[in-house]
Amino acid sequence: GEPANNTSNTLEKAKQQGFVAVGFANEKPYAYATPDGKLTGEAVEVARAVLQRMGIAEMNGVLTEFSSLIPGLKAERFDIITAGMFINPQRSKEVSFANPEYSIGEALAVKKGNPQKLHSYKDLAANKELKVAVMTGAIENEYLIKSGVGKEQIVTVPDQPSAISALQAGRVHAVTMTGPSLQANLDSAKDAELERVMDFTQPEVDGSSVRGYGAAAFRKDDTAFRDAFNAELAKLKQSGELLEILKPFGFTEQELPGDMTADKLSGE
Ligand SMILES: CC1=N[C@H](C(=O)O)[C@@H](O)CN1
Repeated sequence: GEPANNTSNTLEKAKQQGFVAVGFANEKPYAYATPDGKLTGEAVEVARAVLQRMGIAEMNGVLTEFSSLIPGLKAERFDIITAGMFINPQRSKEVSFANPEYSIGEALAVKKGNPQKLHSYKDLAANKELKVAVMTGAIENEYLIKSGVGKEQIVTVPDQPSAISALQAGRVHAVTMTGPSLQANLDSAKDAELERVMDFTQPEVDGSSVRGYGAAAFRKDDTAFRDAFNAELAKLKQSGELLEILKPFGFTEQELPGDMTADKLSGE
């Protein structure tokens, strides 16, 4: 971890006030607002359970684009990112991740019948005429580049519904995001002209199949907050409560984070 820096009182302030502001990007099933305005999702409910055990009863959601989550945290627009963001070395230079709360794979959607016969990122790389839509700031950008997909093949969009729209309009041949998000977006699009590629091969980076591990993220000087969060999260893992929190959002035992840690994923 980072050297402790005790100049921050974010944790004490949150405890005193009984609430904390959290950043989210409206990505179902990780963190989203329901039609009646309630903040929920896998990452939100894990954080809610952890924070309540820490004596912080309420979370106020601050909606922002995915690519603005890290800048927004650093600018103190909110104090925790609860968006299921994957831990990686690059992001870990900017924020302090809690330990992972779930793990997940990637998915691809195409036009009905899969006209280009796309089953992997490598299939996209093999034909430079093909275009794929990805959310700005999302990890899939990196996976695509590492799979040999050209920068000019990647159409970045501000959010996932815009990626689906690009596919519907024929501006791209495919869209990619994590499996649960892709499913949620297809379910809400209700478009029989689109389909999820069921026989999709997970991308490989450095010779091994990638798997994303999502976690809450804190500012670098909020190590005490992060450590206290980790302590309660560990108890939820130990007791099996974590899985119970994840289940309503479609996650199973397969998606538990196991003994993976933020340190391992940060390249430390
Ligand atoms: C939950 C999530 N994970 C990936 C990421 O962290 O970049 C992206 O797929 C965006 N959303």
